[in-house]
Amino acid sequence: MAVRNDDGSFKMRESKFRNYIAVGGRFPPEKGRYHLYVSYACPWAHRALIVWALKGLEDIIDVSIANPQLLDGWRFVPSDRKVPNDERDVWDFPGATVDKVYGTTQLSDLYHKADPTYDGRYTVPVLWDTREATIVNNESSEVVRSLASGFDSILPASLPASAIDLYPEHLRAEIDATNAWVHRDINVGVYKVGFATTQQAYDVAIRDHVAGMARVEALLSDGREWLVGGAMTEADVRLFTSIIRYDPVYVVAFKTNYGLVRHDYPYLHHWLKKMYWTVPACKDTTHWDHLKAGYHWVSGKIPIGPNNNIEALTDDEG
Ligand SMILES: N[C@@H](CCC(=O)N[C@@H](CS)C(=O)NCC(=O)O)C(=O)O
Repeated sequence: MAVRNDDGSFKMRESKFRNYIAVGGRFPPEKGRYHLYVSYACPWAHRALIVWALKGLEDIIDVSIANPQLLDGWRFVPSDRKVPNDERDVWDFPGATVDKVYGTTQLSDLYHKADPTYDGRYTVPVLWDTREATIVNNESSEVVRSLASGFDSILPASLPASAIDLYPEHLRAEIDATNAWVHRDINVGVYKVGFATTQQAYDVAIRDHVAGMARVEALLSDGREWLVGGAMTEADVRLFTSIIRYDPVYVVAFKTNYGLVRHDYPYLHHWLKKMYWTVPACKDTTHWDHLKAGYHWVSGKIPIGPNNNIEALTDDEG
């Protein structure tokens, strides 16, 4: 599943389908035409879900939710259905759905429907086009851009969501620069720590990752409410899906236990709680049972902690 360099360090592979939703393009915005395949466990898919919810795209794009147990690839198996003749210990997951478009079980079938010669990884998120029966895009950073602005022309102007701009023109350079190091040291950084197969690879990965956590904490400590500019942007969404998993998942499953967000990064902690508790698109797309199981099921047990997956905002924070 994970690809590694010769020295035991984790390597991220490139996504293959890289198109965008755009008026006048091959994939124009259209209600009911596109479908989003995700897992609630996955931080990359979570980005797409947050933007989908923020932009009020629920009536325009339907979503299928994979079972969080990545047995031999993502599967669309709701809790009340078992795969025939599957002897494995398949766990129940309320919230998982069938593939609402084709009823296929394996995500890989969709990749092969889009391209019979496909030989890459079968990852979520997938933005699917039901018209051409193909994948528009399977790279979350780009799916997020399509969802954030590609459907604006068909969003009712009366919806406040139509005015949300997660990638404002004047902040693009700063957002891109922030995304770059957050991606390297935090989003992928935790995977480099978790998937390192040698002490040496771990030592390098954890050092870089801890430096990234310190960098984001220092940034937020100047009193700013959001990472870039005066409102929530794509940079916040991309950081959120890693930080929401930090204490409940990464600290244990990936051995990123140098610090806990709630204990060692007060500014980051405040930012996290504010996003979770005050932005419904963040809270409503965070499914603790799926995201904990998604990482921990391999060990056969889901750890009990932390006591609260997320702490409450205090009165003076709220
Ligand atoms: N670069 C991709 C990465 C997505 C990704 O790695 N997703 C993981 C889940 S968190 C996945 O689907 N893994 C399945 C596999 O590798 O078999 C993106 O950002 O969309």
